[in-house]
Amino acid sequence: MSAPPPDVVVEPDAEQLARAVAEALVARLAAAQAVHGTASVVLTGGGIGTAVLEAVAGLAAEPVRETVDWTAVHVWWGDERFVPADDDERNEKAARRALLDAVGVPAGHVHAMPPSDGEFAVPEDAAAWYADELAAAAPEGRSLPRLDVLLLGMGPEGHVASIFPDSPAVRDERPVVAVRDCPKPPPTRVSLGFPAINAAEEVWLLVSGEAKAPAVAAALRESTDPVQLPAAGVHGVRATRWLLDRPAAGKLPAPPG
Ligand SMILES: O=C(O)[C@H](O)[C@@H](O)[C@H](O)[C@H](O)COP(=O)(O)O
Repeated sequence: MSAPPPDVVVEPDAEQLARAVAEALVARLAAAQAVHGTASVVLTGGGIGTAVLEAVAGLAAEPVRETVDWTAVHVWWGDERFVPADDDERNEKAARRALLDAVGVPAGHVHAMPPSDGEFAVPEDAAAWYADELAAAAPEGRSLPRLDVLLLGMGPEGHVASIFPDSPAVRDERPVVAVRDCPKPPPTRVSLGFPAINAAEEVWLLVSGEAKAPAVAAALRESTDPVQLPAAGVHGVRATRWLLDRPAAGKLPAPPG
């Protein structure tokens, strides 16, 4: 089945983007729970990714808006920095602070990627372990669980998760990869690879700011090579959504008519 064409949503600014994505995320997780009893979300780090989690926490604090049963949500990560557990660079730490601790996702549902001061001395072993964790949550005969929404930020050169342009990860066919010598610090990371990202039901790319506008426009052109611009290579099975603020959308072609 080929992925449906991406849809593009443009909000006026980063704050309204975070709020709109938060509302859409809560609605999507609630809908998944209505069908399956549980929901799963794959988180991203980065400024807009964390702002979305803070906005979700704000919604969850409003009783009438509480539509998600957070005790029945599984949380995964698209990438993580291979640094000590308590390092402020950890995406996990930011997500716990922004949302997870406040809404009470059960500890066993928070599937963090391993830190560098835990069980694994090297990111290759951490990546292999995370692939096993995903497989353990998968239905029989599959290697990945149902991932309802997978959130991604994007760098100005088009990296997504920790898949950087023209790096080994961009050509790696494993679901989870170790990343070394990353061009953006910290240099050592663990990341989902394209096969896992592209198996998610919905992939949402959250992009804010003028600096990202050329990469957004390039990623949405069919001719763009994902090796050079990894964001061009991601899609959800059921939907791919580009959720932008107006500056990030600034270089998209004007809609016809
Ligand atoms: O791992 C990293 O180095 C960053 O977290 C990165 O992947 C981030 O998600 C994007 O660069 C978008 O970040 P912003 O939303 O902050 O621009």
